[in-house]
Amino acid sequence: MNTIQTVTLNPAVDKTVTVENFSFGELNRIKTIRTDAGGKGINVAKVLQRFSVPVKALGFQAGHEGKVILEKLREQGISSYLIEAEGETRTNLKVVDERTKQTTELNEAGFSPSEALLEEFVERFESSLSEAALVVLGGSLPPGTPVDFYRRLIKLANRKGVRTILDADGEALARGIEAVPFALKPNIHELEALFDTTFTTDEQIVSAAQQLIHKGISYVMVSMGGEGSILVSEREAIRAKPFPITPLSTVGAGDSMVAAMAYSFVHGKSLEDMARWTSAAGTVTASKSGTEVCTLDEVQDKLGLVNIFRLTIEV
Ligand SMILES: Nc1ncnc2c1ncn2[C@@H]1O[C@H](COP(=O)(O)OP(=O)(O)OP(=O)(O)O)[C@@H](O)[C@H]1O
Ligand SMILES: O=P(O)(O)OC[C@@]1(O)O[C@H](CO)[C@@H](O)[C@@H]1O
Repeated sequence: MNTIQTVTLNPAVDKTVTVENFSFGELNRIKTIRTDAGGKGINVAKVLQRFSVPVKALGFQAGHEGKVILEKLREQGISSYLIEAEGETRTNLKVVDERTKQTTELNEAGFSPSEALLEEFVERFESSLSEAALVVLGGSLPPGTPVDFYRRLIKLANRKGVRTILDADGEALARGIEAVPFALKPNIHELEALFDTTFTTDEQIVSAAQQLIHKGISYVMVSMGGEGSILVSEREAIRAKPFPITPLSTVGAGDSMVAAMAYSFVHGKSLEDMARWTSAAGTVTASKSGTEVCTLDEVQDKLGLVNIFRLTIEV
């Protein structure tokens, strides 16, 4: 079986701290600390490894924290090819309020890979496409990276007939869409920013997803935190409502959905099954601390608890 390749150009060490009752502008005492290898593509690779899917994490790393990430990936048996850049890998601080169960994220900008390293990455990416079943591109671009970088990578994958899933925001997302990825996973805020509007109904979200599908994208999955998700293809739209959990940290929940989406594609699942798998994966991860992700057993166990509704679609 060919591998699923994930691209994380701007990885991070995620430092998750819990506080009892976060007070803005006051002294907050930290109760617990944990660190995980993070960055969207890396989180997707962590889930796929747990799902026993052959996966390789591509991207960059830098400095001492880059070594920490490599070591954590090695411990989890995840194969990686992270080119070493100058500078230091960012540490992203995630503050979990135990009272409200809310997670506040403070993400650093990260190192800047040189133009030569970006070209080295493109070459490596292109040559690895021959053994790729699918490519997942996720997260912010490191400072100084051309905003059309995802667009360039998606074009290369399309030329070789390799399917891509894009999970980015802002300009990188907008430009990436121009290359027509196979699938997109925006969260509701990213979708609203893309359309420069606020959505108040499921119908409006489906209609926005359909506009993307009319550009040639095959699947659009919109995640909405505790409200669940909407999965849209050319002919179907499915709403998934998550089962109740006590969220411990929602970081990586969206990435777990992306991993389950990739898993569903390579296993040829129906849209309804994909909606169950992606929702269960995101929800299980949201019930775990730090950037810890779901396992295959946990997800399989919860599939039946996901509420699925069909939404009408104008074909
Ligand atoms: N509070 C919650 N209760 C139940 N499920 C949740 C909750 N928060 C998130 N989830 C699950 O996780 C999925 C993804 O959440 P969300 O929309 O926050 O992703 P995201 O913004 O892409 O996250 P990230 O970028 O941190 O990975 C949701 O569709 C839902 O299934
Ligand atoms: O700053 P970006 O690249 O947009 O997002 C990075 C990040 O918040 O995304 C992951 C969760 O999805 C975390 O592991 C990581 O810290």
